[in-house]
Amino acid sequence: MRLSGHGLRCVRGGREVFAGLEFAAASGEAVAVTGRNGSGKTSLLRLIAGLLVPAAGTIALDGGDGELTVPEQCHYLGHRDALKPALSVAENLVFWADFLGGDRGDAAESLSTVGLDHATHLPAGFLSAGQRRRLSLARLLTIRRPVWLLDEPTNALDVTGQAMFGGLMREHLSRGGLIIAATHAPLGIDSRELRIGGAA
Ligand SMILES: Nc1ncnc2c1ncn2[C@@H]1O[C@H](COP(=O)(O)OP(=O)(O)OP(=O)(O)O)[C@@H](O)[C@H]1O
Repeated sequence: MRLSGHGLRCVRGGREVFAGLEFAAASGEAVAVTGRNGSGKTSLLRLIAGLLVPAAGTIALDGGDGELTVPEQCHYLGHRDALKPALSVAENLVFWADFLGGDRGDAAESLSTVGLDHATHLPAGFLSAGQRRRLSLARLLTIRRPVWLLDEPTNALDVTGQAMFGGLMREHLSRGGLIIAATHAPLGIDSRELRIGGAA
């Protein structure tokens, strides 16, 4: 499987953010998207996830599921955790599993893996920032999709959480998945750098 972008141009609010952007990532690879604030890291992830339309260029996933679109084969984890505060931790995960559909793993096991098994019945609104991030990560495990698009994934995670997440990313890559992560901090796994824009 190979995800690639060719000649990508991104325009937001009438202003060109980047143009002529090329990238590629194969199964088992992680790409760290770096660049100064506002260079377009989040925008690139949103283009791949189908949440923005490129002003020019193409995105392709070769060797994926031909019956699914590229976005349908991606998990997009934004830097804000998409959680419903009144729903419990477990209910939030079931909501996302139902919404995303597809190949579903064990939600309870995912919550245990991310260290939230003690909090499954707690409203998500009561979670700390790091716990909210852990709940978002559980989504990656509960619904299996080969491409993980991650925006500042380690934000708010403590040292133990970062190590746990590093292990999850390595496991995903060893199963043939691929990761594109926008980050200012080291990702904690071997990765290739894709720098957008000039020097910071
Ligand atoms: N909805 C929008 N309308 C207009 N401009 C936008 C919109 N969203 C983002 N932008 C602009 O697009 C540019 C790229 O934003 P983006 O969030 O992709 O950058 P980034 O590299 O992820 O930044 P950061 O490192 O600060 O997270 C910025 O100049 C931003 O102001």
